[in-house]
Amino acid sequence: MKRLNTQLQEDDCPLELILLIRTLLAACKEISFRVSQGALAGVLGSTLSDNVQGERQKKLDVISNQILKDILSESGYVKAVSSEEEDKVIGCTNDGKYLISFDPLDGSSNTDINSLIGTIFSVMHAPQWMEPDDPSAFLQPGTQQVAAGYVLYGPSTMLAMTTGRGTHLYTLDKTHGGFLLTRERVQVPRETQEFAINTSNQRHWEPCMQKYMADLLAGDQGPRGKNYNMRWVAAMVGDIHRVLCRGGIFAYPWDNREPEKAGKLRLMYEANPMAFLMEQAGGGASTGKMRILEVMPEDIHQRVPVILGSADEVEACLEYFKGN
Ligand SMILES: O=P(O)(O)OC[C@H]1O[C@](O)(COP(=O)(O)O)[C@@H](O)[C@@H]1O
Ligand SMILES: [Mg+2]
Ligand SMILES: [Mg+2]
Repeated sequence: MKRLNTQLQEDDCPLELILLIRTLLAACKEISFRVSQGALAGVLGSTLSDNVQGERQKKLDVISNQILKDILSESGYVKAVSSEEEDKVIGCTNDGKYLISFDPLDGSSNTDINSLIGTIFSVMHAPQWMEPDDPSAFLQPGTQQVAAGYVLYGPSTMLAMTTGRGTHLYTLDKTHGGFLLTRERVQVPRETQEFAINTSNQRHWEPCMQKYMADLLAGDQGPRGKNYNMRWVAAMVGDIHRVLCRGGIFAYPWDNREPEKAGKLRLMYEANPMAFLMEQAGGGASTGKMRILEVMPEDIHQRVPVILGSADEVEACLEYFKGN
């Protein structure tokens, strides 16, 4: 099986970016180990503090964030990092070439039930003019990402990554610690009969989203003319992995529980990297109004509604948003 390095070289990835990715993955392997130790290492459960989003932090959120921060800031390749668990941007190496945004542990409420979780990352070039702790340099649209992906801590530890030459899946071989290519150039089927949306929020959605869901639920008796199945891992990383593997539509739309928030998921370290992976695999990625990758960020913790997955199903969903 092909090694990660070989695939990156074949995809003409610059040496410095390869070295950065390897450093990032060293951190993820450490997280994978900590996660797998679970209750044995006393890492389950919550801390007593909240993050900048007002969410109670799990112990593993804090541990994963610290591992990534430490390894990346000492690597020499990174000018600054931005994390879900950090209020502000953290300056690293002045002449570092890259900026990294990450969600250290996505789906962390799953830690306590031994279910799917993962690390999501997005890499961009660092502008030369920037001071290492300047957040404005991060405010580039997702089209500027040079690499993005996630590491999924499941029955196998898997990496999904793109550097703009397709989306590849790798599996961590724990016997020697390397990521091996196990699926090259993923192609998400254009059509699907499977959706992933937290339907308990249905009554809070915009009417167009409610109508779309009602039509899916009507099955072969409704306007879509086919029956749908539903899956919800409650970790975006797990749901997107399933969509990349066998198709589907994943959505976290705006809802009026907290109407001032544009959505639940965060643009820089959840929506953008997943949108890059999805588009590189032939899928769609929209906010309902525009392509996710073209959203111009105004804040490093900005939220955004997301609709991702099988291209024809995303298109069908977007029809309901027209004229909205
Ligand atoms: O509480 P809900 O509606 O099931 O939300 C689940 C969503 O929230 C998230 O867990 C947010 O991510 P974090 O765990 O990184 O905060 C997504 O991964 C997931 O899709
Ligand atoms: Mg998350
Ligand atoms: Mg998280």
